[in-house]
Amino acid sequence: MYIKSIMVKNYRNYENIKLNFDKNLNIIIGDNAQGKTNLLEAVYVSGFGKSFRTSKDSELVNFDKPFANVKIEVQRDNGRVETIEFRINEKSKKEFLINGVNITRISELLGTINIILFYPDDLKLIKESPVERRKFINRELSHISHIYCSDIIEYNKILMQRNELLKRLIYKPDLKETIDIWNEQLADKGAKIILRRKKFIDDLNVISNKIHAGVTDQKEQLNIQYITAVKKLENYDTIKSDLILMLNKNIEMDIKRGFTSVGPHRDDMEISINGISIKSFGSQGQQRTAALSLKLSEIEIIKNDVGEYPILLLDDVMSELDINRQKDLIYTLKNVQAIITTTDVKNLLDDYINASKIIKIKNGNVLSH
Ligand SMILES: Nc1ncnc2c1ncn2[C@@H]1O[C@H](COP(=O)(O)OP(=O)(O)OP(=O)(O)O)[C@@H](O)[C@H]1O
Repeated sequence: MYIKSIMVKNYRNYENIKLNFDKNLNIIIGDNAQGKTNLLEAVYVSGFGKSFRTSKDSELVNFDKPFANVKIEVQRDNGRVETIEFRINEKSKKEFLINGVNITRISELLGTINIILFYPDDLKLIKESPVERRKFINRELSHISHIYCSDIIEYNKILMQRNELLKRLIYKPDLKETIDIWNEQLADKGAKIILRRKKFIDDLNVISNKIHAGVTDQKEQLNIQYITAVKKLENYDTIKSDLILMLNKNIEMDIKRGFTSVGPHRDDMEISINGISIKSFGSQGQQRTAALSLKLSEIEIIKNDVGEYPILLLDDVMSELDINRQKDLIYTLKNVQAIITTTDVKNLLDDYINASKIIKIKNGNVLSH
């Protein structure tokens, strides 16, 4: 699958442009603040229904215009061409059309095109707290599994209700009997989530290890391990009973603290290179490459899951990789459409430039492509 073309009207700093993409490499060049990320964002919104930079749709409409409109044409592997279009009207209401037909729910849009974005913020995945890594796991798994997505929503609801009850138990100890109901429900959803995460992280480990070795010329061994308090990870039943056991064991402490101290909402991922934790000891370049390897692994995971390669959006990351890492990356990208932004091609390998469609952007206008 690849994006053939995009039409952008009154979106961010664009007034009216239409451009065609190459089915493989596309490089968007422009100085700072010219609209490179805005263009990637327009593609992203077409796939996910929302921006990765803001939750306010009104910000996506050009300051001087009443509405915005973006339309992309997608070429499928089976030869069919499909269109995805969104409009944001005067009241900041957003609507989506697939092949010209209005959809009523964003969930109908998800999966129409699969996109992987690599954005400078993704370094958080390596550097920051477990929350970022859980967000990554949840986001990736939600893209490939609707069931996982609804299990997470349900789990969080039950967790909130259990936490409410824990807070009330201080004043109303007789309510303690009711906690078993919440433990049972939490452990049921929790076990499903943990089981799915375990498989995802095992797959991610194998694939990202291979990709990372490739991108680092076999010098670095990337390893990803699932960190969870559950010890018996064999199957749904073992995980569920382990969770119930721990929930019961920690009950007094949980009542004192007013929250649930065990479950998938506390899980993490340990990322190491050559056996050393990259969060604490990795160089900036190693952290960046590791984050990129994780993202690139999704290419294979999505391909295995949905049968088509996703589209890769790389925002401002190439120039920060040394020439050897860039060289290895180009081979990893051979099967996918990549749209890459950069301020300058002089840091880019000639192989990239020669194999790419170059799109020059200035002040929301396409100078040449
Ligand atoms: N709603 C909007 N209407 C008009 N202009 C906007 C709107 N939102 C953002 N902009 C403008 O878009 C520009 C930023 O574009 P973008 O983030 O795509 O830059 P970029 O080319 O990726 O730059 P960098 O290389 O610095 O990341 C800014 O000048 C900003 O003022």
